[in-house]
Amino acid sequence: MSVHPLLPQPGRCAVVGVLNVTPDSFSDGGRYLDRDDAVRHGVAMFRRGADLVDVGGESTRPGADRVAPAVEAARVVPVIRELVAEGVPVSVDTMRAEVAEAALEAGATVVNDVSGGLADERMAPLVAEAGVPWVLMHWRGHSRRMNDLARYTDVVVEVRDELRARVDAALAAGVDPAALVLDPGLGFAKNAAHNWALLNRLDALLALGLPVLVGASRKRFLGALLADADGRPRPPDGRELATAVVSALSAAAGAWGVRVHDVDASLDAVAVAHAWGGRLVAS
Ligand SMILES: Nc1nc2ncc(COP(=O)(O)O)nc2c(=O)[nH]1
Repeated sequence: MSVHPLLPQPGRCAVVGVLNVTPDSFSDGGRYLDRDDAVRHGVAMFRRGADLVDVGGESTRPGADRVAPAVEAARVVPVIRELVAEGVPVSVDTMRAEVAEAALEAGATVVNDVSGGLADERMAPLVAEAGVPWVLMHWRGHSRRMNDLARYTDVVVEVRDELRARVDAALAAGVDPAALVLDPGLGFAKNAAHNWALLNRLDALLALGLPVLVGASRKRFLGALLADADGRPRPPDGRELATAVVSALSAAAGAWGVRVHDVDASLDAVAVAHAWGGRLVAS
């Protein structure tokens, strides 16, 4: 599988650091709304080894209100511009072509689209024209933005087939197949059983022949797995170890990358997975 030259190719599972410049993201909302705080955190993640920093300006958590495109752009563009000036490779987490375009102009080199191109028909031609990598994440029902669970008969087969359809649409728009990365969209209108089935069958997505990105970091299904004796879910800041274990298992399964908040833990986890698999990660 050839990987786009603008995609990090660290010789191991890539670690993508999450930088949500939002007031309401589910686990870090508001911590990096201030531009200087956001830039400081993005630079720190890169210096600690993150291969890419994913900058988002609109929360995708269930029930979150949409923000106006101008607000989303105003949040991410200045942060992206300063991160790029510091030498940090950046992806923009947006469903909007106009925000992606502004982010690319500011120096972002990857578009991360949680709607897989469904939210904005201008995204595919923009990405094709710009010649940049495009993460196609699966989110059936993105338009409703609610987390009302989608109905699946076989979530693995259906997510694989729906992602394949997104790939076909991207190629039809002239996007370079080497630019595409797939993502199962864990937790996006999917329940815990759906998420675990998709992780268990990552091979089915990898069989499409494209890099796969896994975004499990701190998500609700990990909290449910680690609930206490009274059934209270583990809070987000207590999900880092489970996240790192998912990173190790994703790396072992052949994922191209993992999208995480705590890059240190996942860098260690990925190094262990590669050593275990006989591929020591160059320190
Ligand atoms: N490609 C990709 N992008 C994403 N963006 C946001 C969130 C929501 O989580 P956050 O609020 O912690 O960013 N999850 C994903 C994901 O799983 N994959």
